[in-house]
Amino acid sequence: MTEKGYNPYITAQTQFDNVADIIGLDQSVREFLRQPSHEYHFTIPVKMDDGTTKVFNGYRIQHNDARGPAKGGIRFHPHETIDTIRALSMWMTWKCAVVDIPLGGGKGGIICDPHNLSKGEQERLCRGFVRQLGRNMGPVIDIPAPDVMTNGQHMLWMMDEYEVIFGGRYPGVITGKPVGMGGSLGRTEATGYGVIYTLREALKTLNVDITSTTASIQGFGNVAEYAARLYTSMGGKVIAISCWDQQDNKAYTFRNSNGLDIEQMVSIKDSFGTIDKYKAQELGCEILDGGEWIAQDVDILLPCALENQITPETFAKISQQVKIICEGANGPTTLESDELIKARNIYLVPDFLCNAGGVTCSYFEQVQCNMNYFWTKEEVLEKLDDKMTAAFWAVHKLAQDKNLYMRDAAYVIAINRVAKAVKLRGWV
Ligand SMILES: NC(=O)C1=CN([C@@H]2O[C@H](COP(=O)(O)OP(=O)(O)OC[C@H]3O[C@@H](n4cnc5c(N)ncnc54)[C@H](O)[C@@H]3O)[C@@H](O)[C@H]2O)C=CC1
Ligand SMILES: O=C(O)CCC(=O)C(=O)O
Repeated sequence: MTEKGYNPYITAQTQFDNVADIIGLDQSVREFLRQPSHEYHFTIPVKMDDGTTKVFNGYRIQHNDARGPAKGGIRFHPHETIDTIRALSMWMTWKCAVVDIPLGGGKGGIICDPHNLSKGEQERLCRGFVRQLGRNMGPVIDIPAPDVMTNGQHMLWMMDEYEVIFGGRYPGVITGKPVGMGGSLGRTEATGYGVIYTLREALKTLNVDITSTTASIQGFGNVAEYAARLYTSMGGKVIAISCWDQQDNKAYTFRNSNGLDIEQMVSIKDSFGTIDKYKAQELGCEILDGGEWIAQDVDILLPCALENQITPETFAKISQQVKIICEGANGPTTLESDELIKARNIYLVPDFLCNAGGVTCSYFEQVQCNMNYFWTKEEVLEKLDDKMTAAFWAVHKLAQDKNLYMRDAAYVIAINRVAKAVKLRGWV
């Protein structure tokens, strides 16, 4: 999914190169870490309901597994590209490292639009993905999870296919499974809640009371929904939310300057995170162009949809009131826009720190599956908050001490940890 020529892989590599320069990373380690270690590209033939067979393209990219098995989601998206998945796999390595969990980075995708696939076709697609990748994934190799347009049901079909092929029960092969089927309580909430744990701490550093703040959000899928829920439960007010409307093939922004009722908005969205515009109108929302979410007079922007959304062009619309950007999505900011954020002195909580709650809870899911003993939701969320808060303060402190941009500070911590693992293993 590239926007107007922005290539996320070039973004990810440039971000890495800049920090490799800052920390004086060895040339060999640099060369090793600036690209994925394994890339799988395969075709998945699927019997469609109408009797025809359609062939889909699937990818799984493992960037690095020096600190533990590769870990990261699988996307279903019609415009997914191999370079986006490469970038996402790199960001997963840094994400697991910055929150200090013993996992590496990977990411996968199938080029498809699940809006146009029946349940049966989706199941056969999931099973086909595992049939192609099976020997190169697994609890000690590479563990997928849900991401854009994939969910717990998809994960369960994948786990089941893996278990059929390898003959046994392997709940650690995949995370984000439904609760009761090896899933962890709190995984659904984890990414969005993690975003707000880091926002809560960022507001502390600025001495701003969350109850006095307003926010605008891009996206209303898994990440955005739970971010909005926790933020409003802490007293913040969400003024605007934007989402993609598949029928109209465009995005809309839904605004209520007095604050949107998040539970009501959740009740009128579908499983893909699309808000019903007719019902939203009945609820008194103004309906604006999709790009308007970024132009609102709010204190906080929460990009929680896709990459490449904060470009120099859209940055120009950001209100002077904005104090914080928390990147719920992966890679929402282009390289040029990072310079603009720095110049405007907006506090940035960078993606691979901000949205690390999901993978952290996935790690907890694996730990619970290994024990075959499952924690209460309170226990999971408490551990999640501890991990996210500790990671946030480590990055914030380094940024302060070394006068670094928050994204660079997060990279310094993550790259140093991964480089150490690579060297200790004697790989480079
Ligand atoms: N689900 C997870 O646990 C994690 C997800 N992420 C990242 O967070 C982002 C969102 O992921 P999910 O919430 O899981 O996906 P999702 O598929 O549940 O929701 C995506 C949302 O983005 C909206 N959207 C798509 N294109 C848009 C556009 N042009 N303008 C406005 N809205 C648009 C969709 O309508 C939907 O509401 C992605 O970048 C993903 O990689 C990061 C960490 C973990
Ligand atoms: O839960 C996971 O393993 C991965 C989540 C993910 O894909 C991400 O953080 O971008």
